[in-house]
Amino acid sequence: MADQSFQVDLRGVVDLLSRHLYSSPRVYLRELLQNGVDAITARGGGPGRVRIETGPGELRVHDDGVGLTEDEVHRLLATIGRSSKRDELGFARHDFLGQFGIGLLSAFLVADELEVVTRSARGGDPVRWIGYSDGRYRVEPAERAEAGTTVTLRARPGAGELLAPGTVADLARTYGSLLPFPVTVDGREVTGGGPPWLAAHPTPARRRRALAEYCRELYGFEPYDMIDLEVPEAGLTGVAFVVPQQVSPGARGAHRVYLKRMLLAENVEGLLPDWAFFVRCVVDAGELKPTASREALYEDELLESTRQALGERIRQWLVTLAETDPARLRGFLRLHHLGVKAMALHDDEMLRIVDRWLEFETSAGPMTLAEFRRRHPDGRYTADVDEFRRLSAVSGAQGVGLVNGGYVYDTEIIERLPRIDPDAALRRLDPAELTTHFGVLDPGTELALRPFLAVAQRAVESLGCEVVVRDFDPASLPALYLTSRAARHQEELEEARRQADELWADVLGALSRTGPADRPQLVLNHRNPLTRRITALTEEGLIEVAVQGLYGQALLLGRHPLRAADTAVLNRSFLGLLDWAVHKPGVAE
Ligand SMILES: Nc1ncnc2c1ncn2[C@@H]1O[C@H](COP(=O)(O)OP(=O)(O)OP(=O)(O)O)[C@@H](O)[C@H]1O
Repeated sequence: MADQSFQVDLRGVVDLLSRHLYSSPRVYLRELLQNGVDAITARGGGPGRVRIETGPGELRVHDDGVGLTEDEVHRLLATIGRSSKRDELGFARHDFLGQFGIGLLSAFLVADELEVVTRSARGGDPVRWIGYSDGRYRVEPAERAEAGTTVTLRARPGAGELLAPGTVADLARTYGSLLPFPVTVDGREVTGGGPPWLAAHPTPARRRRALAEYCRELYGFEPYDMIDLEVPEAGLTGVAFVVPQQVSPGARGAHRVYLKRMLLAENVEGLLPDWAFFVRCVVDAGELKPTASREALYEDELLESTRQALGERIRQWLVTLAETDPARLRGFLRLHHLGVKAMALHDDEMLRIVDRWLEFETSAGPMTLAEFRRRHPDGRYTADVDEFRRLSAVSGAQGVGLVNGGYVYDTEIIERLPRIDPDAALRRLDPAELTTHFGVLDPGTELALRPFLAVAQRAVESLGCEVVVRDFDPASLPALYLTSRAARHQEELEEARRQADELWADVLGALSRTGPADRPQLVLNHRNPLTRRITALTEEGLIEVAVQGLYGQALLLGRHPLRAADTAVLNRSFLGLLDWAVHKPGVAE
């Protein structure tokens, strides 16, 4: 039996395109415009033009391009997926916008009937082709004096709005305003002077003003700065506008991309590295490829290297700013420090900028890391905001400089510092080491406190902490709860064991027995007047509630999580102290 050919259900294909390929039926105009442009390119020579005319329920697109012979009409228009814009090997020829051979079908998104009258510039008689959305078509002789093509669409019921004069003018301007030859809609030209960033201006200042105006029109903001972009191997030119307000780093960078002067889309992703979220670009590229929907960039090696080149350009802008205009750089950093920090994780030059220009929170107030290292050669950092809050006053008062590395990227940045300066290593603070900075009491006082300490220890024994008395600044702090990292781990194990079933409790129990018991400490401050009065108490019951009160207060102050047992002790001590206060001699019953 002879081989048969596939049959295509055109309605099914159009339905597929409209639901899954194109984001909106508005693309029909882009495809028609693009075919006109390609036909003009294929003809070569003199400047061509595309004329679009609207009429009641009808749209005509005329071009004075290369046209089609009758033979080509059968071969190209009536075969889905066939295109004249590929070479013998099937590769898209790079001077054309089209490549897939499906664009014309998009006319069926808005029309049931499509008419093409064409005359080839290479000779032959003019022909008329009429295609219907159900897949039928016919070809007949036609009249046409000049080479070129006229495509006529008759609006499908309900699609009239998409073919209305205002809509068509808008669409033509959106997609085609940068095209290098005239495009008119009902006689009005929608094309202008080409890409604004390539336009000539009498002075650089005038150019800046014109581009700022362009940015306002496009994006609605006054750019903080602008960066000219150029990547020759991608045939790319354009401009990046620095956004003048904070941008969430999670926001996908969306850029306006033209390919060969036709708009690809207004929100193209993947053009820049993710870290460059603080700019909005407008670019025109001749060599980058679209996806079949022609609404996104096709991810290939060229796009990858273009992305890198554009990232390098933006990085260079920052480095130059640091060298030439520090005040402007500081202003930029106030807005976009997150982006810059993200860059610094991969880039030593950016790390240097962060080190020199970005202020961090430290125990001695806000300052740059470079300044902090100069003042505190033996400084420390914390990787946790709460830990910083808890310890900065104490460590600061003790002369141990502390940087808050608890915000996004900060710890990684601090840990990367030795890459740019081998002496720049900051050590992470282990709270346990702070106790060594606490002044030890003189032996006499120490001895006198023994009985007190024994009672105090009993009061918090069941809570798993150890009471010590030290002499430290700031004197206003009565007590401090210190957990070393090892102790914290131990606590978490204990907590897990309390909640786990028997099998796991055994496993966790075995874990927690390894290593020396490194218990959290309740450090009472002998320099604090209240604490000193408490250490002088003799009544055991009162010592217990007072120490438990200090314990609870230290937990709250340090924002430590409260366990059930802690809350119970806190309540008991509060009520005990209250009870003691109202029963004190001199208070009337
Ligand atoms: N205005 C026109 N003038 C001359 N030839 C045209 C015109 N419109 C369409 N054609 C011919 O019809 C073929 C199919 O057009 P169609 O728009 O479907 O696909 P394409 O432009 O080749 O690729 P794509 O699907 O990427 O747009 C084109 O390759 C071209 O040869």
